[in-house]
Parts: sequence; C-alpha cells; structure tokens
Amino acid sequence: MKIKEIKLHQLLMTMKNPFTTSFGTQQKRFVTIVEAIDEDGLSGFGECVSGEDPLYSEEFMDATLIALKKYFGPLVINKEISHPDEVWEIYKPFKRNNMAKASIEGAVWDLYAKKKGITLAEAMGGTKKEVDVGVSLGLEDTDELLLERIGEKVEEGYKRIKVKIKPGRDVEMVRKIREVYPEIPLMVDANSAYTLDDIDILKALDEFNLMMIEQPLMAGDIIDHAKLQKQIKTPVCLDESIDSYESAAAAIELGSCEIINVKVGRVGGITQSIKIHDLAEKHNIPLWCGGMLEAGVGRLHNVAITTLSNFTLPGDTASSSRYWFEDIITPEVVAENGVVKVSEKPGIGAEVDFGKMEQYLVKTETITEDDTLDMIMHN
Ligand SMILES: O=C(O)CCC(=O)C1=CC=C[C@@H](O)[C@@H]1C(=O)O
Ligand SMILES: [Mg+2]
Repeated sequence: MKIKEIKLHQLLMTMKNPFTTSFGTQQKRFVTIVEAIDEDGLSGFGECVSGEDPLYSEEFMDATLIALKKYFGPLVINKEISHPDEVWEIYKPFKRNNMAKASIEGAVWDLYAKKKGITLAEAMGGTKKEVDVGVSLGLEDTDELLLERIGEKVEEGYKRIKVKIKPGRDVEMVRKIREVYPEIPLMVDANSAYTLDDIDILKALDEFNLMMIEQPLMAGDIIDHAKLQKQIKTPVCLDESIDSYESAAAAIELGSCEIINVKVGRVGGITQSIKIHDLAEKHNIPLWCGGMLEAGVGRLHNVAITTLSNFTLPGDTASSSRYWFEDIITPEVVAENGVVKVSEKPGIGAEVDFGKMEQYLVKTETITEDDTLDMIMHN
C-alpha cells in the first residue's frame, strides 16, 4: 500500500469530569486523530495520545503536531509499505517522539487490516473475542467523594478499580477504601510522586492486598524501582519508565517490576508493543493496557492490543461514556459488567463519525506529497 495523504484532525474535547493525578488536574483534552489515506482512497485511523503539557512524559501536543508535519508524515507518504512493521523501520533513525510515531503507525495498521478485510486485533495476532476492563479514578477533593465514585464503578461491574495516590493522599485513603470494600480488585497509581525516601509509606501499602502499585518512583527510573520491589510485597507495575522495548528488557532483567502497563503511544506503536508483549510473556510478566483518556479511535486500538494472550490483567479501556458525553465513533465502546466485546468488523471495528467529530473540530491539516521532509541534516 501507498499512503498518499495524511489528515490531522485536531479536536478539543471536554471530559464529563475533571481527572486529577499527582501531577495535576485536567478536564479538556486536545486529541489529534490521524487519517492515513491510500492510493485507493481507503482511510486508516490512529489517535495521538500526547498530553497537552509535558507532565506525564516529555511529549506534548503542540510539539507532536510539528513532529508529525515536519518528519513523520512526509517520511511515509508515497513509500511502498507491505506491512505496518516497516513504519518503525522508517522512523528508526529519529529518536523518541513515540506518541507522534505511534499515531501514524496506528493509522497504517488500521488501513492494513481494512485492506486485508480482517480486524485490527487479528492483524496484531490477537485471539480474544472479549476483553476485561477496569477503571482508573482520579483523586477527589475528599475521600468520601472518592468512595462514592468507587461505589458507582463497582456497581457498573468494572473488573478492577485503580485510584491515584500522591504524598498525603495515600495510606489513610487506601485504608478507608479497604474498610468499605475489603475484597475488590484494587490498585494504586502514583505517577512518579515518591522517592526511596518514602519507603515507609510504600511499605505500609503492603497491608492492603493491592493488585499492584503503578509507577511509584521517577519516570524513566528502573534502578530504584528494582531496589523498591525487593523491599515490598505489592507487585510494582511500571508505566512511565517503560518507553521502549529496550527499557522493558532492562526492567525485566533488573527485577524492577512484576507487571507492565503497556501504552501503545508511550512505547512508539503497535509493532513495539507486540515485541514487548512477546518478551514479557517469555519472562512471565503479565501485562495490561493503560489508557491515556483516549477518544474512540485510541480506545479501539487499546481493545485490539488487549486481545494478545499475555494481556491477562484488566486494562483501562472503560466505556466511552465514562469520559465523553458523545464519543467520535459509532458504535461507541461499551463495557458491560467489565467486559468489552471485540468488534468483528475490519480494522478498528467502528466508524469514525465525522458528524460527531464536527462539534469538537478545531482544524484539519493535510500532509501531502508536496510536503517534503524538512531537515537540516542529510545522509
Ligand atoms: O482511563 C484512562 O484512560 C487512564 C487514565 C490514567 O490513569 C492516565 C491517563 C493519562 C496520564 C496518566 O495520568 C494516566 C496513567 O498514569 O495511567
Ligand atoms: Mg499510570
């Protein structure tokens, strides 16, 4: 296949509720939907998951858009691509910018699956027909409010509850949750808010039978996480520290975690996610698919990757309606009793609904063959 044109549909969406982590609160989400159009006029879709500001990782949407227009779009236009794995090879000399790379690569995977008449899940080698999902809850102003939110989600049947923690909102907050819900599958995510100086707090969390503690220490770190894992019973799950196949391999070798949260955008795309999947499976490290507050396109990509065999823990792929008054796909993603059925339609398995998207659209920019690679260095 040959990509002739790439459209960057830039949306400004507002979530139903604000989402608070240890690094901040957000309700608005800048979402870029990447549409890759081939020589037959067929479209594949990807979603860019960069944050608005470089707080979760170094990537942010303004910079990502420049990277897409200047490098990653022109690099694939008019190239003969026989399999989406080739996109990673094309991008290889260009360092990081993983979420930018993954958004175009994801669109190429969708296009590839649609051209073959298979589902995106099948194109990746996934076999599950349905996937288990959990829900990620932000910090609330009071523990009572958080308990209310948890109650709603338990009632809706989500298979695990993840709550955000930060210094001052940790041990006692989790104790209160456990008093009310002693048995629910519960985990915490610190988004890098602690250091090894906080070892007593992290050890104290062992008492609550948590499924895991996600990214307690600095983003990128694997050394201190390895030291931590030796001192606590709760499995450490790495999120921000796993930004490549190589970092996953190093973390597994050092014993820095017992679980990995795979976010396709964070690791540079589907090809890299599958490589990490296969490695983790070999080492008995279970995976789950983390969310980035995606709109429908990214959500469906997440459902597809979760069909791979070693995604054995419930992911963040909650219902569209958990985030949005109206999602941009038809039909929306619906979790019933914590289970999402994988669509049998080709590609991502739902229509990108341009009518619905219109209400959020800020602008669409098109990359064509007239946009050549804009580089100072050449080789
Ligand atoms: O529901 C989701 O999409 C997951 C939400 C979530 O936990 C996160 C979204 C975006 C950045 C982070 O705060 C984060 C995470 O750390 O997993
Ligand atoms: Mg996380």
